[in-house]
Amino acid sequence: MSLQDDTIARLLGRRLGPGNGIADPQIIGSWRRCLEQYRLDPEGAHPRPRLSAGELNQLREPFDALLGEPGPALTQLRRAALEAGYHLLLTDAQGVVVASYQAADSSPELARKGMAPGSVWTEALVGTNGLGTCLATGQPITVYAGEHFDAGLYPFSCSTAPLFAGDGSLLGAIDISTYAQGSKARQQLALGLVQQTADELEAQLFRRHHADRLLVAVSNQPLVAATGPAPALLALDELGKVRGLTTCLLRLLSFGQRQSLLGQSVDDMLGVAFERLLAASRLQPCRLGLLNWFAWPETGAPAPGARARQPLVADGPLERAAGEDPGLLRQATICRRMVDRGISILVQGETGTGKEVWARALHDTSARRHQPFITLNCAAIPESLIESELFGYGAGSFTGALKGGKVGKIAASSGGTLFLDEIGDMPLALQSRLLRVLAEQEVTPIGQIEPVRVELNVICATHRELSELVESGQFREDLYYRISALKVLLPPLRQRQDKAGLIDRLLQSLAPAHHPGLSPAALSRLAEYPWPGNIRQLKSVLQYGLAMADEAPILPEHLPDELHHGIDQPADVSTPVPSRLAAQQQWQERELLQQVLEQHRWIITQAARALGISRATLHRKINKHRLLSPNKGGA
Ligand SMILES: Nc1ncnc2c1ncn2[C@@H]1O[C@H](COP(=O)(O)OP(=O)(O)OP(=O)(O)O)[C@@H](O)[C@H]1O
Repeated sequence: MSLQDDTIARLLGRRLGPGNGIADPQIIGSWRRCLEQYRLDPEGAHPRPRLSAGELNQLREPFDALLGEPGPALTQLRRAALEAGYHLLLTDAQGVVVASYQAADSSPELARKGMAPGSVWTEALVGTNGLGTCLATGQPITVYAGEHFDAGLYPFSCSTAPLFAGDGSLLGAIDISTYAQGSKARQQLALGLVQQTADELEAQLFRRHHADRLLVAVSNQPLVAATGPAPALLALDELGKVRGLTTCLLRLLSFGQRQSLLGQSVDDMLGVAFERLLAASRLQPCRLGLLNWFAWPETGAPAPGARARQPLVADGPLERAAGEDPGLLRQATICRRMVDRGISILVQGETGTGKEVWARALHDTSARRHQPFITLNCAAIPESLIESELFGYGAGSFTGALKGGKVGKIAASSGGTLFLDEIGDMPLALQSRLLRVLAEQEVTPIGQIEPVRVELNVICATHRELSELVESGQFREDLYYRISALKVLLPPLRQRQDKAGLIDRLLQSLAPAHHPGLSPAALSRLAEYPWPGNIRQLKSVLQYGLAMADEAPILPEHLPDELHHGIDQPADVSTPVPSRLAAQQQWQERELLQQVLEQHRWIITQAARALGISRATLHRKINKHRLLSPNKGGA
């Protein structure tokens, strides 16, 4: 310790009084910077400038992802801090407060002391302080009472942790401050809490930044990475090279500088072959997924004979479609295993249960996800057009054909995925042709002789019971077996176990961020309703409710009339009663309209032609069903 450090330590000892141990070297280092580098006077006044609202708005942008939709980490810290009388601050890397949350009973003095958004807390301006010193060192710190350089800050204790962006750069700092009471040691808990939150926020940004990489969650305790928020993360590219790692992981494995680790192979870093990681995770390279890996912090190297734990694949497109429904999550796991193994998948479920969403999720999970995903709804277009849509035709093949010919959906989807919705509605003659295409992997456009080679992956969906259609001779048995090696059954909405969560997620995606949501009475009405139109119906009911309620919470009276009938019916009825049958027919018409309108991007002329009705009739039906165009917010 230099003479200067010794003097500072003694000064701090006097300021802090007995019971506060030996002066913290981090604090001494900061004081030295204040005296030597910034030439601050401990007895002087240290102005705290404040940025204008306009300047602040620009600085807030990188925090939008965290503040716009605060995740559980920030929400929990906020709640815990405010309940315990702390003031929570978030600054950018330059020490400018971008968000400030004050406990209702916290001192107005704290606000005057520069807690308001726009206040600047650099060490160079204010001297040793939680935020400024944390940002200067990149280390978590508690600055307690007299450790503050500025005498005006003596009454306070500030615990601060640095916050890193998804690419590992310093984004800012997060701080909780309160009155200094008792001893500094009592602030350990606050520092731990703030550090944990910073880790979780970093993990949130890291996942977003490395959205298309293989993420490995590392833990030194089996199962922790699988169940917890998994802040110790490693991002690998398709060759198994390290492209990013979180601060929590650096700490866990006692690694040094992040920069020097980037580009290393995972083998060098964790002592595990990339192929083994992939085999353990059953993931393809560059697939977003989360693999739980058990690591050994003492040496930074894995123990001999290290074995991968059970993989955890979380938050992929299939899991998002499955929500929190246990049965669907099980099906998601099975689908993930099958999707790249040439196993044909048939998605079944009532109308509006999300068959197309599931098919899209299958495609997005597959190795073909960068190739086209082409859909054909066999029920939505006239039988006579299915053939040309599917197989395409050569130039001048028939009257009414496009001059230059048309590429069929089969050829267009080659290399990617062809999604055949409502396959049960495919005419028998075309079923035979489709079967040939699937078997031979080549297609002959109408009017052509030469077949075109295709690399075809077909996912089919139906709301009908195909085996019954086979029995009644309406569907070819051989095609049925060819397209349904794996059957996925999507439950009707009334049977989903995550109905409340689904309502919440849909509302979040449809409503503006500040919308107050549903009243409890409206929510229970939604929960009780049998939903013949399933998720599609739920979605349009929510859109309708939002439009009716405007900025206010959605009340039962904001819900469409259908929601007020049939509520007395039990929620899970398999035999429809007549009134429900009528409602079902209405909903089927509504769904068909919605689907065709969406397909034709709400171009009325095209949609009316596809439906075989006049534009005026279509307009009447749109009004009757109160269909809302996504562009106009109303039809
Ligand atoms: N898991 C989900 N989360 C959120 N929205 C969903 C989900 N599944 C379906 N939806 C929404 O519900 C509507 C209907 O979905 P989709 O078209 O996939 O159903 P479908 O079963 O294919 O319907 P149909 O049988 O009429 O073709 C769409 O607007 C879709 O965005």
